[in-house]
Amino acid sequence: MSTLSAAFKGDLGAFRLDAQFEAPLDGVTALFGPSGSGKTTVLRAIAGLEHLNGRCALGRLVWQDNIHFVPAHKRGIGYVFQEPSLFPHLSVRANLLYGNRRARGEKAITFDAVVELLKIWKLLDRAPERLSGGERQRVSLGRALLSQPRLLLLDEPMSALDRGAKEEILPYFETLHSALGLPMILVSHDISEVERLASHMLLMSMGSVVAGGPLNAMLTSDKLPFRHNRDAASVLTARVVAQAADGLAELDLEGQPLLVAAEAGPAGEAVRVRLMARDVSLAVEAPSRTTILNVLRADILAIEPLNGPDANVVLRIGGQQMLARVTQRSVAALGLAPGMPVFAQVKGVSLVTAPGA
Ligand SMILES: Nc1ncnc2c1ncn2[C@@H]1O[C@H](COP(=O)(O)OP(=O)(O)OP(=O)(O)O)[C@@H](O)[C@H]1O
Repeated sequence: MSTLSAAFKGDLGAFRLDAQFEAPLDGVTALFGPSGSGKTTVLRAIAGLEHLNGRCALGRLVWQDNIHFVPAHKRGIGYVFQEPSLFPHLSVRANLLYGNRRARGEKAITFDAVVELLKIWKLLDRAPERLSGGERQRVSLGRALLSQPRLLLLDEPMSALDRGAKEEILPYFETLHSALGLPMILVSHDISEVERLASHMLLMSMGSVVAGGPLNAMLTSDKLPFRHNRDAASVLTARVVAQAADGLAELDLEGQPLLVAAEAGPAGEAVRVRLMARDVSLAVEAPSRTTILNVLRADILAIEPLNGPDANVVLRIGGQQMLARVTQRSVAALGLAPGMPVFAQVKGVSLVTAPGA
């Protein structure tokens, strides 16, 4: 599979960056880490806006090595910043067309497709100052897309927005990858945003990439902090079976039915579902006469007591891992142990983006 492969090393004032990583080009890769860990610096280095020592290649296209350094404007990268960056004196339409005019080669992403995808028809003749923060960011995204990028870099594109505007714009980011098939790197320090949008994650700490891999493997790994979080979650891949008349989407998760309150795509389409660990409870016998719709057969892989009364139970469902957060008291009362088959009762599940490939 084609990857973005990079290694950057250098000092920025007192900050040392020494980051090596690979990101698949068939999905959304989140660059996740605490504030000041170097995420924006890595993004700028990929874009060629920061010239550090090292190398960077998109598949077989070498942007930087010991000899070459392709300047930013020749890399064919779309960049969306935290703050929307539009020309104040140009209308939305002219801002979008500016992105398109600068585009190289064949124009695979059309003006009409972008306007439709981002639902910005009504905004085309407005000036940027007459847009809300969320609308401005949608137009900035549209302009980046119309530059026909090979790679889209998103630097916390929702962090300057309030909660309402964030909820309004998130679905656009969610559909972006499946609609355009464009590889993306998303900088974020919000794990729930990563869970909703990314299929792959690189974890940064103090200037280095300390771990990387498929999203769910990272979320459920015993070597990483994610599964200890209060809001720990797993993100599994399922397939659409049908859309029921009562508004529930019927999915197939590793051969078992899973119902989600959502509008799903066509039958057979792969989707990702997010399950909060604390919304998963366990039973050793099949529960009957319960309001819980989703009961999945699973095997216990590991049990990990946490600080306080709770424990994580790591479950295997087919080839995927899922987290359940229960009390240590329940673990003891039911005699739960690795290797045991159990019934996982899922109280809440949400549909997130389509997976990468
Ligand atoms: N040009 C520069 N000169 C000096 N220091 C810099 C420069 N650019 C970045 N830094 C420092 O490098 C460190 C990493 O910054 P960076 O913006 O990459 O982190 P980040 O993980 O993106 O953080 P945030 O989530 O807060 O945006 C910070 O301590 C920052 O002050």
